[in-house]
Amino acid sequence: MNTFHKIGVIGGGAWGTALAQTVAKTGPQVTIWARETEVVQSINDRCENSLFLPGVALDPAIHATSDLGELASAEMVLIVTPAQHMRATLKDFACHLRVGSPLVLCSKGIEQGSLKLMSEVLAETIPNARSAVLSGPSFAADVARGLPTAVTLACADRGLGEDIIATIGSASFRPYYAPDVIGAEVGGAVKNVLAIAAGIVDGKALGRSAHAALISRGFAEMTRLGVALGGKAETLAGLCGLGDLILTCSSPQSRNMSCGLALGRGESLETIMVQRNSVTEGVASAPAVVALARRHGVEMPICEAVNSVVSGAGTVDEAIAALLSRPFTSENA
Ligand SMILES: NC(=O)C1=CN([C@@H]2O[C@H](COP(=O)(O)OP(=O)(O)OC[C@H]3O[C@@H](n4cnc5c(N)ncnc54)[C@H](O)[C@@H]3O)[C@@H](O)[C@H]2O)C=CC1
Ligand SMILES: O=C(CO)COP(=O)(O)O
Repeated sequence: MNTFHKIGVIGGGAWGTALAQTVAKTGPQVTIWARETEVVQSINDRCENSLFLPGVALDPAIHATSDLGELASAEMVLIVTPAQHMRATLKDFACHLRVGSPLVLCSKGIEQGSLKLMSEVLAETIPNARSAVLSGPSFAADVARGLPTAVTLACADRGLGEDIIATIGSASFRPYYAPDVIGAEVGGAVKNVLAIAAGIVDGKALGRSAHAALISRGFAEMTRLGVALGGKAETLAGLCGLGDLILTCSSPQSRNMSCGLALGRGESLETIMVQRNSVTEGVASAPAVVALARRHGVEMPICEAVNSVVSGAGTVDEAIAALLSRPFTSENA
């Protein structure tokens, strides 16, 4: 049963479009705001997002707009803008938010400079907004095609979390409730950085054993940071942490992993970025993850290695050598 009947989606990239598609299927009226007029036209005229999600036939009932004011009557709004643009987008939308309508943060990243999680950015830009975080292993193309997917819906208010799940959940798109917003956000942000490392492992042909070690030690890093920030280890062991880490580190369909693959094969970051029109959140979040870890005295050597590569401070080979020369230590340290 749908609790919310008019849904707004802010962000016409692949993920915003896939979420609009899966929500529209369950019944509510969906309006998607996109920054690019060509995306608005493509969705309204041809039922396709030819720029960010080509080849997927969208529900004709989905309406796209360039005007945030058209979301003023939305009973719930999904925020699906890249993390580094979250603050500006929320500021633009604040005056249009219907009183009491919850916001569901669907982006995965940490803001550079401020080192804030998306929920903290929201608290600063729209104080006292009702909110939740949606995160977990879910490629936009899979969700848009209706393939089975399970994700975490994290919300401090269980009743609100259940209402959101009742609205967006379906047989194929299955949100699991969790109370731990911080854990969900840290999982989504850190897995993107680690997926770049996993791609480098494959690009350098370091083997499946190294790949498994990377996921396992990366998960330890993610959990340490999540717990230091007030999240729960059990959340990180779920869909939004380990689940998404496994997905993103295992498929070149991931923009983060494919970026790492290309880095491992010797391409420069500049060349990789010029070739894509999609977001690679791990590149943007790596400096923030590392700075947060240092602030909290948390050891994150794999994330440090990725940051050294994407910031240009060191080469891929230097980063690998640094990791392999670390002193032996206890597995649970
Ligand atoms: N694509 C996927 O499979 C999934 C993506 N996400 C997350 O969703 C968020 C959005 O990613 P995608 O939809 O994949 O993006 P995308 O890579 O498909 O599209 C790029 C998006 O960035 C926006 N953009 C570019 N410059 C901007 C600016 N200056 N201000 C505001 N927006 C700007 C574009 O309008 C477009 O919506 C990211 O945080 C990503 O981690 C989460 C789960 C799955
Ligand atoms: O978050 C995602 C899958 O859960 C998408 O990953 P990429 O951004 O690396 O493509």
